[in-house]
Amino acid sequence: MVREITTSTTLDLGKPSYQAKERGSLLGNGILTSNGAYWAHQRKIIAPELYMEKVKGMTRLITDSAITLVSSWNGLIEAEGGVADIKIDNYLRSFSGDVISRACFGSNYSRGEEIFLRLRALQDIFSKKVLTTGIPGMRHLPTKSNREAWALQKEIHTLVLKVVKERNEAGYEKDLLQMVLEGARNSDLSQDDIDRFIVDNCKNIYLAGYETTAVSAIWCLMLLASNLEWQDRIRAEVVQICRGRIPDSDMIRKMKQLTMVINESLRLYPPVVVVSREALTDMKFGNINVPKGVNLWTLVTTLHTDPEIWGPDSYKFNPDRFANGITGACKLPHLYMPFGVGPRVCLGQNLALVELKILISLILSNFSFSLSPKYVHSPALNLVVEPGHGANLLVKKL
Ligand code: HEM
Repeated sequence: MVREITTSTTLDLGKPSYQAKERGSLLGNGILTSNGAYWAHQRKIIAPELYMEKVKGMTRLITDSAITLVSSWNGLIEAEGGVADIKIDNYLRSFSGDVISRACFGSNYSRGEEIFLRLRALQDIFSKKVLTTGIPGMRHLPTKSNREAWALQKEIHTLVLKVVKERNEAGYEKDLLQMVLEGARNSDLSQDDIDRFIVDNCKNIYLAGYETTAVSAIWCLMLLASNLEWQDRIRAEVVQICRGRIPDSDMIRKMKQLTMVINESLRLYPPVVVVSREALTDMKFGNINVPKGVNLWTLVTTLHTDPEIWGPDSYKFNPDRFANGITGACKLPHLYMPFGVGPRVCLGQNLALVELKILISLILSNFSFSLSPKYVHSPALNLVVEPGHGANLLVKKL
């Protein structure tokens, strides 16, 4: 998720420059793309809802979504007579989409899924365009894909506002949507801008948290499928901690080796490969003069695999390097940045890590798995880095 280049640097609250936004934009003016006071306002509203204490309260909804995935894999294995060759990608996307729908929309989550289905279609259109179209003004032309994108944008806008209306009639609920609603009402925006604020932030939270978490889980399972010794090690840890129970937040806190594997997987395959910053004024960066408006890109994969930082085995899967945490793993810990860095660091990292731990521990306590002969290793950069041909695993019930 490369932050879009924005022109809005010093927005006053109450006067967001929506008119400056182009109608083809995927993200609108939500937290991912805004700057200045307007961004700070959004971050203040959304951040507390994703603190660890709040995420602990989501454990149940995460386990419910993970159990749905485990049940569907059980069904496939039964139908295949003991071992199933499963293309895992869509199952993990459904899992992460389900979690984020429930976290955002509470009891309206099935309506959330309708919205997210359209967002996914919109994201597909944009991922095909994002690194290929550099022709100025192209996004304003009524091409087939632009027209599809505009229609989807309109449907998403209408559907989100429908949920908001239902919510207003049904009463209070404590979920992310509610916080965004209250945040919008507590500012002095016009009704139109309130609507845009709500729609844009629902879109942003979903787009920030859906694909990233699903792809992290896919890479992690792929690495465990090709490193069976580690798969056995973590399964032993999970079995010993859970003792047949569904994992809860206390249990996952104790899963040290699973944390090491997730850290290592996010090091080798960070879904977001570029962390970008726009210079808001003319500035000097080392010896380089950076004019206002220029975007600086940090290449995360390059930092994560530099032998100078990680040692000579920097390209190898070696979770033991994280045995003493991130500071023990590399010379310059601030250069490990799967969730970005500084004041704009990912707000959803607690949620993402809890999701990954619950899902992977449930998969490990139900199945053993190895790479399928169908798997072709081909990381591809779309909006995030994902397996270019999907990930097939041979999965067996334990
Ligand atoms: C493993 C999964 C995830 C990864 C790898 C990831 C990675 C990132 C990265 C690299 C950034 C940019 C940070 C920067 O520029 O310094 C970011 C921003 C953000 N992420 Fe995540 N993310 C993940 C999951 C989530 C989830 C589950 C949510 C929410 C439900 C979320 C919400 C956000 C938000 C709101 C921002 C924008 C923060 C701001 O600009 O103030 N992320 N994420």
